[in-house]
Amino acid sequence: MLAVVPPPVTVRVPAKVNLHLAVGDVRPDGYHDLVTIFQALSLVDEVTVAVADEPGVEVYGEGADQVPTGASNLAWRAVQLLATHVGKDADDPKVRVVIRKAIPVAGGMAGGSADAAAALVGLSSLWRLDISRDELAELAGKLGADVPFALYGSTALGTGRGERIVPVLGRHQFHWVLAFDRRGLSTPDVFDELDRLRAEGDPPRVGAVEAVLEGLSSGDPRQLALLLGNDLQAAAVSLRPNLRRTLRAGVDAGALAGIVSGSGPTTAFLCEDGDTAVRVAAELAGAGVCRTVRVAHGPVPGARVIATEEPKPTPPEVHA
Ligand SMILES: C[C@@](CO)(OP(=O)(O)O)[C@H](O)COP(=O)(O)OP(=O)(O)OC[C@H]1O[C@@H](n2ccc(N)nc2=O)[C@H](O)[C@@H]1O
Ligand SMILES: Nc1ncnc2c1ncn2[C@@H]1O[C@H](COP(=O)(O)OP(=O)(O)O)[C@@H](O)[C@H]1O
Repeated sequence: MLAVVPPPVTVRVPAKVNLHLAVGDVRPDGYHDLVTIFQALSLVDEVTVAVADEPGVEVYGEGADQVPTGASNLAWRAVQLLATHVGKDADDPKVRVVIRKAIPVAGGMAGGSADAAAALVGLSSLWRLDISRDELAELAGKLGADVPFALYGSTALGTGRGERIVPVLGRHQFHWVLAFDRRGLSTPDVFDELDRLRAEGDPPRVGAVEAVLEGLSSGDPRQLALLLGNDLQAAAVSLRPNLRRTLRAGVDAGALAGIVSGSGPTTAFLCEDGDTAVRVAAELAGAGVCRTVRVAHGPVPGARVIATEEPKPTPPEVHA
């Protein structure tokens, strides 16, 4: 009999931007209650999972040298969590994970969370698990507040720590320019800085989420641009004052509005249409206010399998 090794599975998974991010008070568990609107963008990582005798993680691409390849890699933590959930040996799951990154590391675009979500989806296919996306989302929430959204993608309202997801319907595409900063920012540091700013004064707070939902359903980027907001922006700018210049440069280059993405330091600029986004990106790249510029659109779907090679039969084991 032929022993069939299941073919590797590759999953594509999007970055996110928060169109609206309202941060409540710090909770006893150290998290903050959030009301946020996530949008998944066409800036994607690709994660391949394969059966392997030598388990581990390899990382290539954008910021790969800043990503741990050991037990703290979020995709590896996802492998171990799912293995435990389905009764496999979490210490020896016989899986290799290859991550090809395009999402900036520690950029406020949930790249690590995306890789974790991709690993969950990839393994469900590799191990032929009968597991619903909602069950995966339960597990995802244990890995990080942003992980469930990366499973669903599109546009969604997030509450709780950000892990409770409700889809926001809408068929309009929006065009973005993303400016990557020279170094990443730690998410806990940015939340701590917001707590500090709030203890000292009254940093700006975003308005009601309902208006943003209306802006989204109008499909009019001009209307949506007026409503974008992020409570973490003041904290990110306080830790990285150069972001003020970047935000100004994007709008000067012709974007409708610019915001810090999540905890930053990536800045995201909403543009009138795709052609404008390309022009804004070129001008921003020339302004010397950031490391790299990307054009993206959203919403796009969440983590999904893009390639499964044909099974490769391995030679049969011969028993004497
Ligand atoms: C800020 C946001 C906005 O979407 O995104 P990023 O900027 O990181 O991409 C998220 O809330 C980040 O989610 P995620 O990166 O998954 O956070 P986690 O790993 O769960 O938490 C990291 C740390 O951030 C802080 N944290 C996170 C989420 C939350 N609702 N309140 C918090 O205070 C806590 O200090 C926590 O220990
Ligand atoms: N697969 C991964 N990709 C990126 N970062 C990872 C990954 N696994 C663990 N990390 C760690 O998580 C931290 C936050 O990364 P990331 O999710 O990219 O940023 P953010 O939380 O700002 O969206 C990084 O500093 C990195 O050390």
